[in-house]
Amino acid sequence: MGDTILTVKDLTVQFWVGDEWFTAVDKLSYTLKAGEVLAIVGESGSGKTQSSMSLLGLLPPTGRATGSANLKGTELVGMSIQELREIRGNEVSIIFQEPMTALNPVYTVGFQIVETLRTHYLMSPTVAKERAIELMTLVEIPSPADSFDKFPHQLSGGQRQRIMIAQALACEPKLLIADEPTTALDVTVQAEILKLMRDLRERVSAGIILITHDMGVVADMADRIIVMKDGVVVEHGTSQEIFKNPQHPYTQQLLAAVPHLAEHVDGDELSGPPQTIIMVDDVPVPLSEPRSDKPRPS
Ligand SMILES: Nc1ncnc2c1ncn2[C@@H]1O[C@H](COP(=O)(O)OP(=O)(O)OP(=O)(O)O)[C@@H](O)[C@H]1O
Repeated sequence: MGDTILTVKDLTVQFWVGDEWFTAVDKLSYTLKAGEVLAIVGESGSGKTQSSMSLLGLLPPTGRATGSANLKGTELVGMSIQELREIRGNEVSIIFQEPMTALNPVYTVGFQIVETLRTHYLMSPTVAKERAIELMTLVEIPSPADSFDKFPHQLSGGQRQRIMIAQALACEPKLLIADEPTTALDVTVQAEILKLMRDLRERVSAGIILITHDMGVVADMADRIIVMKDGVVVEHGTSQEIFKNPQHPYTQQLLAAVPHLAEHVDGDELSGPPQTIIMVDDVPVPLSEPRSDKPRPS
């Protein structure tokens, strides 16, 4: 694992509601290294998303962030909108849950990757196209040269998510924020996207913040875990520590919600992060299974 790229200290996010400030995230602190995956987990409303959106100035006008978030020497909290715009896409990329809303339906997926590249780099159209096809190959889009000219609706949900990941990687970000990257996908495709993200983390040196409510996803990806409840961190540790010996009752509850993980939590030792975490019809699907972006026949 590489150098520390992000140091967050006492990050607090508040919203003006009625006639007072409501604290959505209360004094969050963590560090992230290059190549590391930090999962921020918790149920809906716990503050996962806003804690990351605040890093990028993506809070609504009624929101404010205080504290510090230092990205490789640059303080993000308090930066102007213009400066933050530069950071987004250059230094930091985000993968959202629903690729159909993030991709523009009227342009081909290849064109959209090319545009991202050309916004950030001085590249001729030919070089940008070559690079876009390379990125599509990296995220394992079938026949990338042909898929380049397809529109988002002509691809499967899993393939669209792969395109979003390619676009997010286009500018070689230092920090990648993945907000529920697999939640909208069919369960089999989820496993494939997670496998892709695991492979990529070996190949790109970005630090990854993975936002999810799903401990199964966390088990499969994370090096370290922050568990949030009502805006506060209730537990923070390595994946091993938290899966083997969760301290907080809320963490135990989250783990117990994933049936096959519950066995490990209640009983015997867990040797290393579990590799098989996706369930189809209550049967664990090994993530090493051959990939297919098509839903399984039921
Ligand atoms: N614009 C807003 N105005 C007021 N409160 C907000 C606003 N946006 C979010 N909140 C509140 O901030 C808290 C944290 O929200 P956040 O979206 O970070 O939760 P989350 O853990 O990511 O949940 P989810 O998984 O549902 O997105 C919640 O209580 C939410 O209601």
